[in-house]
Amino acid sequence: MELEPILDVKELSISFTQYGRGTNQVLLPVIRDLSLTIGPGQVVAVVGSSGSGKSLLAHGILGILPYNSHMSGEINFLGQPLTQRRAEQVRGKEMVLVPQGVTYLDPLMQVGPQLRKGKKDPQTRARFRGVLDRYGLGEEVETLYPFELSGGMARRVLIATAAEAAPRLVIADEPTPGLDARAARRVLGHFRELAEGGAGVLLITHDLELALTIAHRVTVFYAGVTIEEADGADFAAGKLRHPYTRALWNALPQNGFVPIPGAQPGPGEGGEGCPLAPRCPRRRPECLGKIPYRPLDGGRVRCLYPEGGDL
Ligand SMILES: Nc1ncnc2c1ncn2[C@@H]1O[C@H](COP(=O)(O)OP(=O)(O)OP(=O)(O)O)[C@@H](O)[C@H]1O
Ligand code: NI
Repeated sequence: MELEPILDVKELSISFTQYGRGTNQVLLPVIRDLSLTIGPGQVVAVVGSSGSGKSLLAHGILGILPYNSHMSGEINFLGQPLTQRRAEQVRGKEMVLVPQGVTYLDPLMQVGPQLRKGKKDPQTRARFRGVLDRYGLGEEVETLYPFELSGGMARRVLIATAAEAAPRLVIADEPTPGLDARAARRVLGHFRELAEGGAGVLLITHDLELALTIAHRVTVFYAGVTIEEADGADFAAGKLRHPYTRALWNALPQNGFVPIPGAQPGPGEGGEGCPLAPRCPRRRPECLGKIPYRPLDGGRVRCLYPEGGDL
């Protein structure tokens, strides 16, 4: 029997209202038709380049989008619709964010008191000591201010804060930039441990290579659209479906840094067709129309002429 998913997102779209001249309002679509599922114990990576809408996805799930945004589609969390109200209730408890910037830490407060939120009783102290210990953060760390932490330590403080809530879903927004390879692997290892403990982990990153070191499933995101879902193992096995996923893979150092010409369209640019069409070697005229996200070979793809499909 399949386990009930922890998070199930169906056809999520997010757009912004922008005010033009006078009273003109423009609706700027940023995320379109995004779907993904995370089961217990699973690490699902969402991989996309800068500006593709990754942080917005995280904020949409957590219910912390800015006031000028609109969200449509379906989000289920632990089998029930995740309304704004429920998101507020589960946030910081069953569902936690490990934020993109370490600026989320209060710069004027020592780490220990900050984590304990001012509580001083021995039980709370012991509980946090235990969690920090698990992340290799010694007692002296509690007396440090955020600016005294290394990048890797700051990340681990954020993870420790998240783990302390014993969450069912951990959303990690770009957790490794600025870290050297060893620190990055260590941080990712901690996310894998959280999954091994039964949580679902949504790992949001631009770094496909790092994502593949821990992700069971990978969802590839391009210009606000999910274009492929694959098993982590599909990449090394050469079993890719969408031409953009292929391009991402070919652009990795070990595969020769092969770039594709052109740039990703920005929000609101391009129609409802495949956002890669202007850059795609396999494009045909019909690629400019709406393209379904469909199952293919154990994954999903949003392409009319995928690799491994029938041409
Ligand atoms: N409040 C807003 N109003 C209008 N547009 C916005 C707003 N917030 C974000 N955007 C736009 O949405 C797009 C996606 O932003 P987002 O931060 O989700 O990207 P990202 O994939 O997380 O990028 P990065 O890798 O740089 O963190 C960007 O092009 C951004 O300009
Ligand atoms: Ni981001």
